[in-house]
Amino acid sequence: MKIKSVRARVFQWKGKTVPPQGNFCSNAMDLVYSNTESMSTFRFHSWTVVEIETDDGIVGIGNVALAPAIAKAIIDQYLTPLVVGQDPWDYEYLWQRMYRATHAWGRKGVTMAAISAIDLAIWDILGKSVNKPVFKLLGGRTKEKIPCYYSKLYRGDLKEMQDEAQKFMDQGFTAFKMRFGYGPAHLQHGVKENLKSVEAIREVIGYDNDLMLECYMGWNLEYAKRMLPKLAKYEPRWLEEPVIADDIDGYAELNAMNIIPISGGEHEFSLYGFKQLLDKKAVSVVQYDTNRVGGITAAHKINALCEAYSVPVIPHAGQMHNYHLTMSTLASPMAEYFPIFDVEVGNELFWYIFDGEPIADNGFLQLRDDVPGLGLTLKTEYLDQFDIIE
Ligand SMILES: O=C(O)C(=O)C[C@@H](O)CO
Ligand SMILES: [Mg+2]
Repeated sequence: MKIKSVRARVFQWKGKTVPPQGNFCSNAMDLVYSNTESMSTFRFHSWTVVEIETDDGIVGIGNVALAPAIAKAIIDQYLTPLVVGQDPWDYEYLWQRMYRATHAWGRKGVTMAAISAIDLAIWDILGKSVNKPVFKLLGGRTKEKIPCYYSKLYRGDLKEMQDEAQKFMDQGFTAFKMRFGYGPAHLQHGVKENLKSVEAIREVIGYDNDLMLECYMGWNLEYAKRMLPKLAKYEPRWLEEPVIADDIDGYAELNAMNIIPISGGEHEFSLYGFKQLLDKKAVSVVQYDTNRVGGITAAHKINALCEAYSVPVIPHAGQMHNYHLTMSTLASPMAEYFPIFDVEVGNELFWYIFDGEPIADNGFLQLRDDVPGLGLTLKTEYLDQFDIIE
């Protein structure tokens, strides 16, 4: 079997969107002087879909959501020539070809996301070619079903956040991730608002359910050090990305305080990046995203590393490409789950592009044993709501 062609298309959403609301999520731009754009940097309204076809007619599907137009250009100009004509079963060789050919300017960020998309499509082909779901090629089923946590609760009106938490608790979720709206730039007022929001959610979900807290890199070390003791009484399962992804020593310092487990990794890349995080004990929960970290070829190796370090892997974003990794390793106890909503931040956009994503049932996800590959197809229902760039 040989790879015949690679097609990368950007799906740019042009349909209805829910407008941004106030300080809905702290983020790295919050700390930049004279920043009026902070919240508008925080949108993911396009996606790159990669289809790889083999000479025997199998089509594998991959995707990348980081800087989709740039990812497409990297795939078209640099990666496609490296994989066309090659055997997809040589996936490690192909991964190294892509990684090393782009190494001088790639390594992390959008280049690795582009490599991930190709790798995902390759694994989809492998599963389809032997009529097995991808998780069966990675170690098989380690769980009857996958526990997942509800991930939305953007900062808005507190009563509305409470209603949202209640609604999804009623649907059987037992773990919830909420977003902070405020950081150092908002001074003591922001500290109070942040604490109020955690208190409001705990009021609804109680202490028998898990609560995770998301900073999305919007804090700094000094602020995070002040916040940790104040948040401890709310017993969060973790505090996520308190500082920017490059401040690995900052993560390590916060994690060493042993007040709240620190999580991160959704903006880290490759086996080497995660070895560094683990060696420095920077995170207590690893959150790679398979469509950024280097695809399944890289994520599978990182799972093994995390198993050896006894650090749980709870991948960023959920989605099918991550669920196959979670299903196939004991290192991964749980998945994230972005619920189906109108298009807002864009975390929900994949529901409008793909069919086949599992829907949470009572806080659990199931992968089917009888669907080969990754199990996704392209949805036709919303095609007229996208500009599609070839
Ligand atoms: O789900 C997460 O962990 C993210 O960081 C998503 C991002 O949109 C921030 O909420
Ligand atoms: Mg996150």
